[in-house]
Amino acid sequence: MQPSRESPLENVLNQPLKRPKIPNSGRVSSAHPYRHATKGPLYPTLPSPSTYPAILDKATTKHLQQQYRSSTQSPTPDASRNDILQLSHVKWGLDSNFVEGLKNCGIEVMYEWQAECLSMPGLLEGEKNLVYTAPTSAGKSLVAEILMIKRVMETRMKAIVVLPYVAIVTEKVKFLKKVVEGIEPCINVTGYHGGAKSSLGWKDADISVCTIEKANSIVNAALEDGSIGGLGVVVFDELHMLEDDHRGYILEVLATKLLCLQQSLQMIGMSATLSNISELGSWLQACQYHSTYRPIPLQEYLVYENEVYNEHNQLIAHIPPSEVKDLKDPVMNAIISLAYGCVVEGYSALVFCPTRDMTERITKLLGQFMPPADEDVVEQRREVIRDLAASITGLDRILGKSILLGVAFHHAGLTTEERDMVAEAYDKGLVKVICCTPTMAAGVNLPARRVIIHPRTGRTLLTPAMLRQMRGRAGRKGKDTVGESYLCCPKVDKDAVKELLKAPMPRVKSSLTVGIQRALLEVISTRLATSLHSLDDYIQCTLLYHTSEDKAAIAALVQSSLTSLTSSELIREDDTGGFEPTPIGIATVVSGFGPEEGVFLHRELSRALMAFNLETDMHIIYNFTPIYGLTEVNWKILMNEIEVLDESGLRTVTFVGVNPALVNRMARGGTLKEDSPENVEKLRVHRRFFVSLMLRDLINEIPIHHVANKYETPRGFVQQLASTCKGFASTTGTFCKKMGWGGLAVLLEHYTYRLDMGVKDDLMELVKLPFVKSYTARMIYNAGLRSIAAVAAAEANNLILILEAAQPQRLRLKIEEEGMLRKRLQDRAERIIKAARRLHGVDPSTKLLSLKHPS
Ligand SMILES: Nc1ncnc2c1ncn2[C@@H]1O[C@H](COP(=O)(O)OP(=O)(O)OP(=O)(O)O)[C@@H](O)[C@H]1O
Repeated sequence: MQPSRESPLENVLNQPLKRPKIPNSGRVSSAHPYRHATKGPLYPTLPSPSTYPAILDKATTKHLQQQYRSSTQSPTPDASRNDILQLSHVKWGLDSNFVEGLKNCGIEVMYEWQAECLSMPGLLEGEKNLVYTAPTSAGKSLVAEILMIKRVMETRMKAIVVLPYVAIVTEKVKFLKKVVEGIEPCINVTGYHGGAKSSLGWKDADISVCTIEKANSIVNAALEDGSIGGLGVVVFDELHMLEDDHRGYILEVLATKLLCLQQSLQMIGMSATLSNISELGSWLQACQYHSTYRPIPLQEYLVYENEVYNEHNQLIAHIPPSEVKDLKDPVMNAIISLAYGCVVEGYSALVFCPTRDMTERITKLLGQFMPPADEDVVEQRREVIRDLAASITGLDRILGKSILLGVAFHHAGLTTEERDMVAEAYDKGLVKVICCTPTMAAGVNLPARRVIIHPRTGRTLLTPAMLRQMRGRAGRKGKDTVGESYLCCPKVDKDAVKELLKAPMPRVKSSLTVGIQRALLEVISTRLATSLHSLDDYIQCTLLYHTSEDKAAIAALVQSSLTSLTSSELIREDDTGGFEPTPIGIATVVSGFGPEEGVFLHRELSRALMAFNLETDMHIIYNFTPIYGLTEVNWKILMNEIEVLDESGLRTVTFVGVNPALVNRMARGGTLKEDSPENVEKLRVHRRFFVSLMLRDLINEIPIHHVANKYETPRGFVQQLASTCKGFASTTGTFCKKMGWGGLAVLLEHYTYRLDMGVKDDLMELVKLPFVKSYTARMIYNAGLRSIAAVAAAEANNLILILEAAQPQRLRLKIEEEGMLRKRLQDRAERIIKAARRLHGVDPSTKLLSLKHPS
């Protein structure tokens, strides 16, 4: 049965715009929530010192106004004053098309610090590495981009840009493509991350923009096949990620491998939060540069108990308390007041919240107070809502309602598509406030005049580096001309937050101790170092070795890691007393897994090879369910699902090692501690099986939001699962091929495609057509056009009707829009039929049947 679609869109679009709730509103005619509470200014916020409430004495006000004026004077360099800042200056030796590309992105002249940094000896020649730090939004990327693109153009060697998050990879690819647009011969920029599908291998791309893991895999593969010699420059953006608990060691493993290469390779690392630049610079054998320049200075404030303090700890304003019940809490009152004040001044704000739940709560609350917008803005917001409704997950009710009012939330519970749409609407000024979790802080370039920060992430206090990244989102050059940051804390946190504000940036430390086995396995497997002597040399190139006092402890760690890798059969001793990789070791490294993952996967796949259940999809789906990033099991749901499995399903349960008795026990409140390797593995198998049930449903065309509801899991996780799963299936395919398990690899490839399309076997043919995704394919199939041949012979009118029926927003469009929609569908129908004819071997130019739209 076809699952029904939820369509709250109609309700959302048709509802009258809700105006603020005003308590005791009998006497208050304005929509403003605070007016009744104070005789002060209409806006209880601080858009600029000149509009501060008159609680300040004249002298302080004058002082603040002067301070404000001097901080907002445009600091953009005046090129006429200094020729050398011109990008076209002969000193930089930049191609005119490159200069033009930068101009198209709003960059015409360098800042002085950028020019000074680039002038350090050996940099423009590609002879020296560089580590540098400058405040957020200081324009760090330009320095790296000039060095990288210049080198790619001059040497035709390849470049890799390493970034921490997928969203920044996507943004960077877009930016770089625009910059290199006019360059001849053309420079190919390609993005690589877990879920991305790219037809280009890194050898075909001139600039590969990658997540940390992808960059490491690319370098491993290039070491293995000998193509590493073509790599000329590597940029590490957000270098402070080195100390990330989960992924930092991969960055260190990658950089250390590159340091060991005997080739001319320029490494460039930067971050806004590096305090030990000299330590990192000497590790990377790089010249170092430190700037404190920020083109748009930040005004920073601390708010508690409705009082606003400036960075000198002077009380500068008072936010009137509110009578609104939800705003009794001073933190909430401050957040809403400040966001509201920013919007009524015509600017945009970001609100950083500690939890996902809080982002939604503040969004809902703020929505009640948003000022009315012009009708054309409201109409454009409706358009965004329609796009969201047409996405595979359908429309989130809170998001739909709040976007109409100009507010939205943004957290990992949303799908990537939803997050992109929200960010785009904000960038265009349609959404004026985004309430987000701290994940939005890294690297994004959005127009925020004001960032409003709650000082916690989850239950813990922000770190100084996180706080700096969040503040750094305000006042970005090219996006806004002023930046303000307000840290709003409860009174109990006041002292801790004051300490946080004073705290120096901590030293960026190595986190390699957790990943030393992986580091050793990778160099042995790629044969970068195999003898004890060369392994020793390699370890000496790590940041860990470079910064540790206790070298003996490192030697002991290396020794125990080699023993552990040997007993896991990932490496073995060779005849010379050194080490060589085993097939499992090679398969693990080539497919980008860590040692422990490789061993687990090998055990799981070996078991599957001995007893594989192909009666249904269940067993194969289990085998391409990722082994990392799994959710906790909801044992009750798992128990219920196992209860309704048929015999073949139950056989799969046994084959994969799921124990129904254990599941029942856990569902009734039992416990299973991860206190032994057996229990750890047991839990992992059950988690994997639980997640594989979600994937089974996705493959069976159940929409993402239904799957999320059924397993009580955030939608974002389910969508993320579909994309990580594609990446995982393809890397597992590589693992199988390396192990010589070709049959299993073929099966995985087939299912990767099905998962990609989100369809059952019967639709595999139809989804090859343009514009035909799972839901539309099912509609076409159900209407009797079950093959490409049938579509090739179809009447265009019939297909238009089917496409129309497949539009989720069809019924809600206004009459004149329907005219536009039909035109679009007519065009699509034509293109689908032409494509079907081409695929079926019929002349696509044959006249299409009755294209006049049916009345
Ligand atoms: N010389 C320049 N002239 C004008 N705009 C510039 C210049 N250099 C950089 N910019 C612009 O400033 C903005 C911020 O630059 P960038 O993203 O490089 O900041 P960043 O230092 O990397 O900050 P963060 O650490 O927060 O990511 C971008 O929009 C960029 O295009």
